[in-house]
Amino acid sequence: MTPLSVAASPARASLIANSHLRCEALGIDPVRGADEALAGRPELALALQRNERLCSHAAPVMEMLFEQIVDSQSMVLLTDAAGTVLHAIGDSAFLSRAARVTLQPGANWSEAAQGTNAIGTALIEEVPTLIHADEHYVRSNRFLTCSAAPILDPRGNILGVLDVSGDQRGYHQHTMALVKMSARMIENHWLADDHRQALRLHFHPRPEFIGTLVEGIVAVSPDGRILGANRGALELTGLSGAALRAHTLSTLMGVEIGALVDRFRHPLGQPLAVTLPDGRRFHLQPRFNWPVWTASSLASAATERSADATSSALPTPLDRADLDSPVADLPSRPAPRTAPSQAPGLQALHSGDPQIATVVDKIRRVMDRDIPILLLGETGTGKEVFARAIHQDSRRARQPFVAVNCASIPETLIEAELFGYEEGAFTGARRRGAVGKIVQAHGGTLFLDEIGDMPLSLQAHLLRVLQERQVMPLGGSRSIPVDVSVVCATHRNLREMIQAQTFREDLYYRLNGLALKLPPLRERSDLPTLVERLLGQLAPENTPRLSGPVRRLFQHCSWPGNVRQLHNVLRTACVMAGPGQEVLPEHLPDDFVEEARQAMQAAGQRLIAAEEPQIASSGITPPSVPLHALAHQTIRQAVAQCDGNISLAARRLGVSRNTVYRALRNTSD
Ligand SMILES: Nc1ncnc2c1ncn2[C@@H]1O[C@H](COP(=O)(O)OP(=O)(O)OP(=O)(O)O)[C@@H](O)[C@H]1O
Repeated sequence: MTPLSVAASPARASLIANSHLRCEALGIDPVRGADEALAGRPELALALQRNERLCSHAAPVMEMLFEQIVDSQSMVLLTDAAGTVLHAIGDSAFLSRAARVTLQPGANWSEAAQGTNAIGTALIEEVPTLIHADEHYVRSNRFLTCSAAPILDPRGNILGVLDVSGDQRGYHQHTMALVKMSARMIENHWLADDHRQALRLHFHPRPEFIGTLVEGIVAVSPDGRILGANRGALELTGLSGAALRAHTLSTLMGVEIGALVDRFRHPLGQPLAVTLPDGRRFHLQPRFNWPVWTASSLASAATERSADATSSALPTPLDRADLDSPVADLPSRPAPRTAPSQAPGLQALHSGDPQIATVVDKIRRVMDRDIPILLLGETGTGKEVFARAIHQDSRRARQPFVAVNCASIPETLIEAELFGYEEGAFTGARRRGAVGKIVQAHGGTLFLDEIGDMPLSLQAHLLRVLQERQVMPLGGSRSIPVDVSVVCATHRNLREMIQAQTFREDLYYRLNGLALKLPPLRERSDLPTLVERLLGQLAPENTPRLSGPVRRLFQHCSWPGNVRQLHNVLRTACVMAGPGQEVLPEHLPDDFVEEARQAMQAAGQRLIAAEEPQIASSGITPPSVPLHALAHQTIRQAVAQCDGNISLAARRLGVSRNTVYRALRNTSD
C-alpha cells in the first residue's frame, strides 16, 4: 500500500504540542521511554473482569474492524478507561513487532506511561485522536501510526478506547473514520443494552439515515423522561447529555408518549416528523419492547408523572431506579466515571450559606490526602451529592465512583455485594462469581451510604479490608489489592451506637478522618439561591419563577425532607405551572401547602384569602399516636399499594428509599 501523507491541521498540531508539553512536565524520557512495566496476569485478569461488559460489546465490532484492515501490518486494540490494553487482534507478524514496544494486553498506554500516543492522548482530550510516526513522544514508538476513539456510555462517561495501530508506512486516511464508526457502534449497543426495556427513538434530519451510524438515539421511560442518549443525539440536537436528560419527550419533541406509542402500534409505520424547541426538524422511528409497553404501564406512568415530573442533571429517583435495575447490577458493569456535566463539583454546591461554605472549605483541605470523610446529616441534606462532588474534584475523578447503600441491601447479601465472590461460592443465579463493589471502586472512590446500618458481623471484615487494602472474595483463595478513597455517610449517631455496642469503635475511627455535618435546609440561609439553581436545572429554558405567596410558604416550611423535598416540590411546580410561568400555591402538592400553611399559622401569619388554595379550609385534628409511628404506618401502606416496589413508593411519598427501608425495618410501631 502506498503511504499517504497525514493531513495537518492547526487543531491537531496544537493537540500534539500540548501533549508533548505534558510529557515534558511528567519527565518522560523520549529515548528510554517511561518505566511502566507490563502488568502481570492477575492484574490483567482483574481488568478484564472489571470490564467484562465492555469487552463483550466490543469483541464482535473489533472482529469486524479487523476484517477491514487485515493484511495491512496493523492491529485493533481495546483499552479500559485507564488505558490498560484489554484485548488485541492483528496480523501475527505485526503483533510480534508490537509486543516489542509492549503494545499488547496488560500494558498501559496512558500518556503518563507511554508519552504522546493515540490511546493515552484520546483519553485525556476525550476526542478521536490520530498520532502518526514522529508525533509519538517516545522514540521507540515512532514506527507506529495509531488512530483511537474514546468509547462513551449514554451519560458521557468514558468506558475505554478503541484503537487501530499499524506500521506508519501503511497509514491510510480512512482508518480514523472506521475507528470512529466502530466506537459509535459499541456505544449504540451499550445504550440499547442499558435501556432494553425503554422506548428508544431513532432520529435524523433525513429519514433515509435512520438506522445508520449517524442517527441519534434517545431512550425514553414510560412516563416520557429522556433517560440516555447516544453521541449522535447530542450532535444532532446540539444539547449536552445532562440538558437532554432534563427534558421529557413532549418538551423536547412536542410529542406525547401515549400518542407516539399509538401511532407506531403498526411496526411498519412511516417515520414521524418532529420539531425541537429551537426549530431543528427530525424524522423519528421508535423501537420498543411491546410486552413492556402496554397501555396500562403507560397509564400508571402518567399518573406518577403528575406528581413526579421532569428530571434534572442531578441523580433523580428515576436515575436511581434505573441504576438499581438488574442490568445495572451486573457485576461486570464498570462504575461510571463522573463527568463534569453529570455531577457538580464542590464549587457548585456553594450557594452562599456559611455552614455549607465551612464544610466545603474543610473538605478542600483534606482532599487527596487519604483522609476518610464521614458525612453526617438528616435525610435529603445532600450527603450523596457531596460525596459525588468530593470525587469529582479529587484526582480520582476519572476513576469509578461506587456507591453502596448499606441500608437497602439485605443483610445476607451485603457481604457478597461488597467483597465479591468467586465462581462456585454460591449456587443458582449467583453461581458464576462476581466482582465486589470495593474492587469495582479500585482507583476511585467508595461511598458507603448509611454506614450505621452495616451489620455488626461485617464491620470487622470491612475494617480489615480498609486496613490491609486487600479484598478476599467469598470462597476465594487469593486477595486482590485495592486502592480506594472512602467517603461514608449516616443520619445515625455513631457515638451512641458505639455505646450501645452496635457499631465498632475501631471502625468508627478508621472511617472518621474528618466528620462533617450537613445542615438541615431549615437552618440554611441560601434557600432563594438554591431554589433558583434547582429551577434552572429542572427547566433550563423558560425557567418558571416563584410568586410572592409561594416564596412565603417556602420560608415558613420546616422542610423535613430537606433539599430532596425542595427538589421534588419544585419539580412538580415546574410541570404544573408550565414553561416560563409564575408558580402559584395551587401548583404545589396539596400536602406540602397544608404543612407550610400550618407552620405559617403557628408563626402568627396568614396567606391573604385570595391567595389561599382550596385545601386551606380543611381542618386537621392532632393525631392520637406518635407522629413517627404515623409516618411509618403511612410508608408501609404506600409500599403495599405499590406492590412492594420501594422506589415507586419512595417517589410517591417524596422521601428517600432509605427512609422507606428504615420504616419497614422498624416493625415495633
Ligand atoms: N446541594 C444540592 N443541590 C441540588 N440538589 C441537591 C443538593 N443536595 C441535595 N439535592 C437533591 O436532594 C436529593 C437527595 O440528596 P442526597 O441523596 O445526596 O441526600 P442524602 O443526605 O444522601 O439523603 P439520604 O440520607 O436520605 O440518603 C438529590 O437527589 C438532589 O435532588
